[in-house]
Amino acid sequence: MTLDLSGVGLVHANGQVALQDIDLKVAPGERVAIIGPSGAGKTSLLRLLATGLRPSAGRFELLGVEPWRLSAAARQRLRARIGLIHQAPPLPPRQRVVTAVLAGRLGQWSLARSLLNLLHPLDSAGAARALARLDLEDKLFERCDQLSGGQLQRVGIARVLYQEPELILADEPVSAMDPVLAGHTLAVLGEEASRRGVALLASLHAVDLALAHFPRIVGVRQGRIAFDRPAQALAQAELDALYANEQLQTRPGSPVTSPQILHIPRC
Ligand SMILES: Nc1ncnc2c1ncn2[C@@H]1O[C@H](COP(=O)(O)OP(=O)(O)OP(=O)(O)O)[C@@H](O)[C@H]1O
Repeated sequence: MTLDLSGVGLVHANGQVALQDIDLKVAPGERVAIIGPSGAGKTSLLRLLATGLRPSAGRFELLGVEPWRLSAAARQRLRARIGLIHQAPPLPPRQRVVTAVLAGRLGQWSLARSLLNLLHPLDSAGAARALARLDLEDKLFERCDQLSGGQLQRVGIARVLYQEPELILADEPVSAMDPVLAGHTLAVLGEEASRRGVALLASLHAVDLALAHFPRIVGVRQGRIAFDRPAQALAQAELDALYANEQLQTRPGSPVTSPQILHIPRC
């Protein structure tokens, strides 16, 4: 199993309970979308899976090992095997796109090679190939602070394509892209995961994109898994219940006056 969680809980440092009783198994090559309303715990779950946050309860296995039983150095080596795609990639503004993409392999390179790469990009052709898959090769030598939000997201994704990790975790990877580009980018990510037989988990707000690009859908609500189903088997009622917003329905003066739950369109 790429991921194996049983009874996992997460409490943030301020005492906020973010995840409870999470049971989740993901095999190599599986493509899983994580959906759910704002504040449900999607980002917390992805950060936990990436070992950025330590579970407060339960058992968590990643790539065949229990990360929190490893030494800090071994956990750092484990992290280098995971590709993490952020909604807003934390790239230094003055960095060139080529350097940002090549940084995907820093965890695999020696210190000397990494330093040399900062002075002079060691594999511009490899970075260009990763960018070309996302229709962004013309930005190879641009500075990151000269890109749009959607272009920056694609640089973050190109970096992970270049990294060739054993697991891809993506937090709202296409939120700043137009629908056509978002669909294309998710298709590229899906192809990459299938071709290399690695698991891909992505949180998405766009339910139609989740259903179109991911065979398995995990719905998260109030820190718990509400459902975990093949996309084909998901009922509209389950989606409606996932996104039902009691606060909006009961707040005085809210435009949502009907007691009915929100209707989420399916593609
Ligand atoms: N660093 C943090 N410290 C304290 N509480 C946090 C932290 N990050 C998230 N939370 C809380 O944990 C809960 C889950 O938040 P999370 O960001 O995981 O939700 P989400 O489903 O990703 O939301 P969104 O779709 O709005 O991004 C929320 O109640 C949030 O306020």
